[in-house]
Amino acid sequence: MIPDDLDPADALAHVLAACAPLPGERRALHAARGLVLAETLRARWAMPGADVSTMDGWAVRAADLSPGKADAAPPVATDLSAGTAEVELAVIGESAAGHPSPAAVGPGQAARISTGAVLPPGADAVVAQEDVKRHGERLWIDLARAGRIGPGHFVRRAGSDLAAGVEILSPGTALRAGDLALAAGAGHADVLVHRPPRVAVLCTGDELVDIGCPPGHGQVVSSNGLMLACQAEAAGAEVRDLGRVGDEPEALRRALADAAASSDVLLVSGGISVGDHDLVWPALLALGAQPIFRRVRLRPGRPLAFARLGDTLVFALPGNPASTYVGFELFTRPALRRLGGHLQVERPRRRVILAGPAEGAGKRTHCVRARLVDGRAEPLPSQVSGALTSLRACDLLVLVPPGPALPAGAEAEALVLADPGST
Ligand SMILES: Nc1nc2c(c(=O)[nH]1)N[C@H]1C(S)=C(S)[C@@H](COP(=O)(O)OP(=O)(O)OC[C@H]3O[C@@H](n4cnc5c(N)ncnc54)[C@H](O)[C@@H]3O)O[C@H]1N2
Ligand code: MOO
Repeated sequence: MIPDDLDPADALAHVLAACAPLPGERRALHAARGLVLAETLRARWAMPGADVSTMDGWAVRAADLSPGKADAAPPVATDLSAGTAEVELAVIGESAAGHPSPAAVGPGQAARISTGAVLPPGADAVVAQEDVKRHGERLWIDLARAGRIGPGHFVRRAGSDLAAGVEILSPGTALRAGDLALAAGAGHADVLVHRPPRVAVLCTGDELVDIGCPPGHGQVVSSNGLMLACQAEAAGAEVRDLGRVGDEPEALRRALADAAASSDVLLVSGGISVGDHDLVWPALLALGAQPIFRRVRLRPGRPLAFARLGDTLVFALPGNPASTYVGFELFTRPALRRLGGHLQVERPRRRVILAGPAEGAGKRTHCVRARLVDGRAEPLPSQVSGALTSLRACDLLVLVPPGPALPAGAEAEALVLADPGST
């Protein structure tokens, strides 16, 4: 017996049981954003590699700035007119970023230094240039200010960010811009990541016309392929949109077999209900597919089937646009995320307060499309599964449990659709 009419949670359990992370492959850092690390990365060297300045200014010996405390302190000049005392230092050279100075800073001396430049030997602190008066090769630093400058002032110590050999990124990390920069800085040019799933998308139905073609009587624009491709790409897959095939058994079988041959996951839209022209399920069975489940107690998206054809996982999604969309979000997206090696495979869930009533769907969970307005879930005006407008500006899928409608003000669980910043 093929499992049929499953509770959505049971259907998801079947889906996830059929998916394991795809094997690792090496990718250049530039081609790894959004992919999931399949190895532990360690720093190949310390960062920073030397003591460096955090300001443009002067590399000094901190002891020179506390004349009362150090024997070798330089002279203190007193500006009687201004009533201030100042430390006087001699300029001896420069350390610029990328051009470390080999010359040591001795007692009573200072070297020009730029942000990110290595401290010259002998120097252990930096004075910002705004805090210094300079005339030719002499510098003066206000004594009260100088006294507050100790060793390490405006210095990033060698290894203070990372010591050589420490773990910087662990397996399962979905690589974002900052992670990739860290890997690069710590000595890596490529990384072992889980191969992203290859997804093929195929739409079925004699009534379909291509995007950009005005539909004739009884025809509709095939918008599901585009939608599924966008959803699959957002889930991290590499997608091929194979366009559409008509309701003719032989052509459909050939298209399904070809699509499955070179993909990890095949998404089929339409033709999965029980009408005389709903040919997808018989075609899959004729090709030798192993059924995993046939339908889900969900609205929209009930006649959703899941099977294995050779090594390819097949989601036969109902053709109504909202059914396709919801079926993908609830079942296909977690599958693609699991295959891609993500640890977090489901959309985040949150409790929401309804800004308007949300219909129930009898024995089925009703997946109500809603916008987030002032922190509340406002169900979109149309909840018809054939209505594309029910997907316009959709932020949340509110899960209304089987049973009666929920009134405005009621609390419900929702899947949050907005992608958290993915860079
Ligand atoms: N006797 C029954 N009839 C139906 C049942 C049922 O249980 N018993 N279930 C209904 C439910 S629920 C759904 S959902 C639909 C699913 O039908 P199919 O998957 O067979 O989808 P189609 O009939 O091919 O198309 C439905 C609808 O969607 C439009 N469509 C199809 N493909 C696309 C596309 N690529 N882009 C945009 N729109 C598309 C199509 O024109 C139809 O209007 O079955 C019910 N029937
Ligand atoms: O499941 Mo269908 O998607 O209710 O219209």
